[in-house]
Amino acid sequence: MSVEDDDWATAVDIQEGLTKVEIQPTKPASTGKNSEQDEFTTSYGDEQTPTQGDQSFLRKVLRQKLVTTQSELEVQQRDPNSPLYSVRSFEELNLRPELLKGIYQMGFNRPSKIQETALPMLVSQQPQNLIAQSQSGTGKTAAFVLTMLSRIDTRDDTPQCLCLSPTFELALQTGKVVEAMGAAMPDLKICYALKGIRLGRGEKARGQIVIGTPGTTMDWTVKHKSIDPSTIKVFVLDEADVMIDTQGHKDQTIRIHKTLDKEKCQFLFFSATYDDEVMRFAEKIVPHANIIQLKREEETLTNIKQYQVHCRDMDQKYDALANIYATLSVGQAVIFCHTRNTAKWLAEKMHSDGYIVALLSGELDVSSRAKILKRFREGKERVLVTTNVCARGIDVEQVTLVVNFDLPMTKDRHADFETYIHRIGRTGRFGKSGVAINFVSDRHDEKIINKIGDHFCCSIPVLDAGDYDDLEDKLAEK
Ligand SMILES: Nc1ncnc2c1ncn2[C@@H]1O[C@H](COP(=O)(O)OP(=O)(O)OP(=O)(O)O)[C@@H](O)[C@H]1O
Repeated sequence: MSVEDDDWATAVDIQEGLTKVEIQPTKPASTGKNSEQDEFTTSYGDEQTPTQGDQSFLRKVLRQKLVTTQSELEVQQRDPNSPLYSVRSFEELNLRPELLKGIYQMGFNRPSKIQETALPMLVSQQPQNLIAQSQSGTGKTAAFVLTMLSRIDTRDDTPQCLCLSPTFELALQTGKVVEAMGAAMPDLKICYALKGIRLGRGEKARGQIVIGTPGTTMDWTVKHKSIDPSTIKVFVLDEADVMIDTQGHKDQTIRIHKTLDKEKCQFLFFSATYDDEVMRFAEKIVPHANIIQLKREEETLTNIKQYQVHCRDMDQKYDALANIYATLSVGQAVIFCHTRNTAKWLAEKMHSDGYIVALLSGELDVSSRAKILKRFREGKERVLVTTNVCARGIDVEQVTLVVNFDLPMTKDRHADFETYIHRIGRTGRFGKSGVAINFVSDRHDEKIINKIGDHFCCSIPVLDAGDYDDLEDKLAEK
């Protein structure tokens, strides 16, 4: 990885250190106020699932472990060690009544730790900049959406907030959160700056909140001048680390960042992961940033149980997957493959063996991808086979199981720690229990999984996919 900073506005001190958790008192940044059915899906019921042996016990164990009740959530929100812990209420934030209404309508009773820590400074009269890290599924999106909604003036539909997401799917998902939270704000208008959405020549973007991917947003802001950067009060970089670390995204984000008024605009960077270099770089480009950073050992969530399953080859991987699939009587699963080809092969093989699976990979056009994800969200398929395109941010509450069919690796075949955290974070959303299973098929995989365990200071015990008694014991461990 390399992060060059030449192009960026700089000038704040770089703070060294890997595991700081700090909020710095800072200078305010601003003084302002069917036919759709996927080719790999069939109607194929549970009863027909080709299982071997008696898996009812495993089903029971998974069901017991994976269902989290509202009262369990309440307990976690009162546990100071939980990322969901909170002593505050949303009322204390002095939000507009219609925004508070939206939050309660979404079923949010109290803020999570990241929300309770970040929101007072984010929505204060003197908005402050923030670089924030919090574990997957702990409410970061809700935090920055609430901030944007608290800052807009709905009497006017000129763009006032700009939110960048790394993928089309994530941008749409964030838009849905804006819609839900802003449901009681009648004149709220969202504008999507996404591939395929075109503005006429000279046409201005209309909507207080613009959500987009970096390429289209850059075109609209820099090339076509459809967005006036001087009216932007809040700039959000979701999944900030990947936006900074991926060359194409980075260049486009830089060009948008350059147009924004560093004195008037509030800058918010959010992610579940930041490697050291990316964090240092983020600190340089966000003026007077407050920083919330996790310790390494805090990055993995204890409510996601992680295991490794040893398989000799692809056939064994496939058999293990079939056994695991058979246990999935509740919830949904996401299976991650390294390449589009493997994902396609796996989905086709599962499909021809009669499983209900959906395939989502980057080779599909964005509208097909959105349709597939919508179907999965609606529970039409219980298994989604995918690549890293779905590793980040996607929030599907019922996902109880993540399988790393291939371990996450960088191009030079090193362990990809950040992708690991994001992939397994598709389960265990907001305090729910989840299971992540890693397939390990050779010595190199063994090294990778050991490095992942060491990096996050957690153990990833071996699970024999055929040994259900063993699984019972392991899942029962607290
Ligand atoms: N205060 C809250 N009370 C109850 N549920 C909440 C609260 N905040 C967020 N949620 C819910 O928790 C889930 C995860 O939240 P969100 O998507 O904001 O997490 P995230 O930290 O952005 O995740 P990721 O790192 O994967 O992007 C969502 O379904 C959201 O609706």
